[in-house]
Amino acid sequence: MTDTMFEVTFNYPQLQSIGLNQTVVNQLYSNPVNEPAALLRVTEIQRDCLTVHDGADEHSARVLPRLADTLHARATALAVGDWVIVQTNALGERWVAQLLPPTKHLARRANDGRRQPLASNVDTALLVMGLDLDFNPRRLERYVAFTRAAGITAVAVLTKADISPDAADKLAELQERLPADIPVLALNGLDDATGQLLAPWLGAGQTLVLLGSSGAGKSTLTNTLSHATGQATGAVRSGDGRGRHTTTARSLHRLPTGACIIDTPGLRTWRPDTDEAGINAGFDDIDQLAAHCRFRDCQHQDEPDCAVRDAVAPDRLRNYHKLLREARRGQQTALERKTETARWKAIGKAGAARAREKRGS
Ligand SMILES: Nc1nc2c(ncn2[C@@H]2O[C@H](COP(=O)(O)OP(=O)(O)OP(=O)(O)O)[C@@H](O)[C@H]2O)c(=O)[nH]1
Ligand SMILES: [Zn+2]
Repeated sequence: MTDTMFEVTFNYPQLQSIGLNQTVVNQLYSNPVNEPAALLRVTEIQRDCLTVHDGADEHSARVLPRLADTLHARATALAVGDWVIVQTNALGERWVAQLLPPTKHLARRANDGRRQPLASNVDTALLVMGLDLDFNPRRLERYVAFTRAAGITAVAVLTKADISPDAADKLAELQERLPADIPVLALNGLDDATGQLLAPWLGAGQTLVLLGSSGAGKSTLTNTLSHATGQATGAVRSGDGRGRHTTTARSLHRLPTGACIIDTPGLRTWRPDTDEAGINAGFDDIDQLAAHCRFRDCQHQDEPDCAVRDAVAPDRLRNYHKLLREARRGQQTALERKTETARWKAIGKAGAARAREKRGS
């Protein structure tokens, strides 16, 4: 089986500039490929084709129906940042034949239970929030919970420090509120010095994703980082006359430091693809305090002797409960809901009446 892997050609130094690293190469060697093909990275997804990059140039490609079926059956899809195996046919058309399973992966749950991947193979999420009217600790907490649940390093980036008179207070407030191991930075996204501040997360082969609401300063940050740190480079994707309206706004940019950055549109309606354990990971102070509640199954609502309620700020606790409810709802897939409905229908009238009572509670 091993000899078939040599069918995949890849130029390591060239692909490194688009984020190839050792972990991905390991993936490549554990996913045998049977036909001559190339390793490329997905930098943009359009409605019926996608853009892939070989570290030097970008190309348009389409997904082989076989792979599309497989992904559909697994209730997932390709995302920006994915590494894919691409075949080129006699006509010079590129077809994506295989997906290397992404190591880290940000996804949301659609209402039908399907996963909508936002970005793949991400090392660090920059949680971008303006110190102006955009400032909202709850929203940031929400982003922290999602990224941590995905095993991705979270860094809180507070922009517009230069125009916010109370920047220091807000910075202190967040440092106090968020888990201790999350760096919180206040900066001016327009200032070249920002590149230096973020340098620890921008090393070669690193992939970052920007999360934050519209106007938070994500594009500004991407621009500054693209220019401030050295030679002029910037977007992987250059104007090519394709209609902008057919693309999602999600795309991957290269930084001069050798890192890649994935910009996302504002994620107002982002429902987490995570479970209770994931939410708890983002609120580890609550998790630890819960050991001191009187009841082992304390929900930290109105139980007596609740250690959490005594110590955690009410607003943070409310946000925690809200995210937990969402995660529980998300855990129930469409199929489970269907099965459940069918089961309820099958039981007799009396049972159904009882069930209605139960669900109505
Ligand atoms: N003074 C100052 N202005 C900033 C800073 N960051 C962003 N801005 C300004 O805020 C506005 C919005 O910034 P964008 O970078 O477009 O915001 P975005 O997050 O990309 O927004 P979407 O593209 O809608 O998702 C622009 O006018 C920026 O110039 C900052 O740190 N300081
Ligand atoms: Zn409690």
